[in-house]
Amino acid sequence: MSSRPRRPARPYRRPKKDPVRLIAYEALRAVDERDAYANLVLPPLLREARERGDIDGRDAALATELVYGTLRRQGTYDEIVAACVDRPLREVDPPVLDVLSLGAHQLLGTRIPAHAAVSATVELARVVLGDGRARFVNAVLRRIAADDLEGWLEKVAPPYEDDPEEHLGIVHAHPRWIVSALWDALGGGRGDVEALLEADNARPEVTLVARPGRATAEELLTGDAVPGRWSPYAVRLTEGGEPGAIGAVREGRAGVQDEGSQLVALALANAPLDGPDRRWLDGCAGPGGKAALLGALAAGRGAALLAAEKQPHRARLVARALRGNPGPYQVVTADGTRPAWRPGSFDRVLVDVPCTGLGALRRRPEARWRRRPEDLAGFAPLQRGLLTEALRAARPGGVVGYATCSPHPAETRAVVDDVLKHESAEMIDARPMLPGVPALGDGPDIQLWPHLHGTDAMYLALLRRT
Ligand SMILES: C[S@@+](CC[C@H](N)C(=O)[O-])C[C@H]1O[C@@H](n2cnc3c(N)ncnc32)[C@H](O)[C@@H]1O
Repeated sequence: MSSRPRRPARPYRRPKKDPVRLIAYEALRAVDERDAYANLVLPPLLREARERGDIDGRDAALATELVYGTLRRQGTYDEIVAACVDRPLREVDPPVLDVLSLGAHQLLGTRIPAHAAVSATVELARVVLGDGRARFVNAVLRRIAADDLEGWLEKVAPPYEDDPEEHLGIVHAHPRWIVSALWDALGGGRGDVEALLEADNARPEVTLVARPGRATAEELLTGDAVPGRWSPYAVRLTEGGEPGAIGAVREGRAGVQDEGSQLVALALANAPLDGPDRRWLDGCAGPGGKAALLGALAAGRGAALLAAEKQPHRARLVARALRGNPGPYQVVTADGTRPAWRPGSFDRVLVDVPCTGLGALRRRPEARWRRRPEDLAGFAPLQRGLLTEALRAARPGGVVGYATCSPHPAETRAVVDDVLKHESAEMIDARPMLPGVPALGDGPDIQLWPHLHGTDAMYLALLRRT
């Protein structure tokens, strides 16, 4: 038997450390392993790397895109990776899966050339997983690189005609139950829900609020900033920008706030009222974005705001947001379901209740994969309790705003309808409170949408105490 000549061993080469991929990997691990939030773990990693001189602003933008893009499309990349490995995904180590998803995103979701995406990911794998597992990563990525995203979606998603929700879920990277819930809430046909799902996958603009009486939208209109679409106080930073570099933001005269949240505060403030208009309550105020706008609006008409928040650390954020408010206000740590205030003592009340956040999926890339349908039932008693007490806090004729950053009917209309069965109050048409804002729904409550309004999918019902 002739022996085959042995290949000369290649000299060992140390893997190259690429700070952008390492940061992205570290953030993905934290999200996966510790249930961290990408928007909280990533900024300090980027800041430290910049301070060390490892990365510049462009690198930071790339690392952010890699983390957000990978997390947003996690479910879709899982399907594609599963088609390229010969064992069930649950048998692949989570750190290996994170590297594979990061590679899949570079190959299928960015303009990074395929050879660069594969080699950068394999180098990362050599650093964080070792050479043996890097060879596995290399083999899987080469299979993924054999087709583009469209080609893969044809292979891994069922045809729309066979299973519309599953198809849309895989193509637009949303869990099936969320596709179903959003479609129910939105109504309409395939084009409507696809526009919404696509908007959920787009990077949201940074929007500022100029707090009335403290700053003007005009003074924030510098550089790439443009006026908001609907709120007179909103300014959009079209290129993202760094809000912290803006003086008015640092001084608390302006803040970062989605235009949808501004509209909720504005609609409550615009609701007509007979009688006094002196005492306003925000019953779920943390971290204080709406409270700061309400406080400024209240000050403009000589009213005072009480901002209540159950979590002490979040109450401190409310106090910070309200510092410098031009009119009287008070911040209290209090449970809105066991109120410390006298019933019937407020003219306007907002309860922006804890919810699943299905209307803010643009901002929290991992949220859609973490939420479970059971979460709805978990929030339900608290939402009903907070709305009930908000109504009791309002005087007869007073107005209560019930808001969620979720369009899910179980958290919106169902809560309002249930509470109205035992409280003396009636819904009032909220749509005229936002003149000029189109497509608010059939009323009397209003629903904003990312694809129609460019805002989070905020819901608001206005109720008058009878
Ligand atoms: C959706 S957030 C409110 C966001 C806020 N309106 C803003 O614009 O910044 C809901 C808040 O309600 C608080 N919360 C939860 N249960 C509460 C309770 N029983 N009483 C008062 N606040 C509560 C949460 O801690 C959270 O800060």
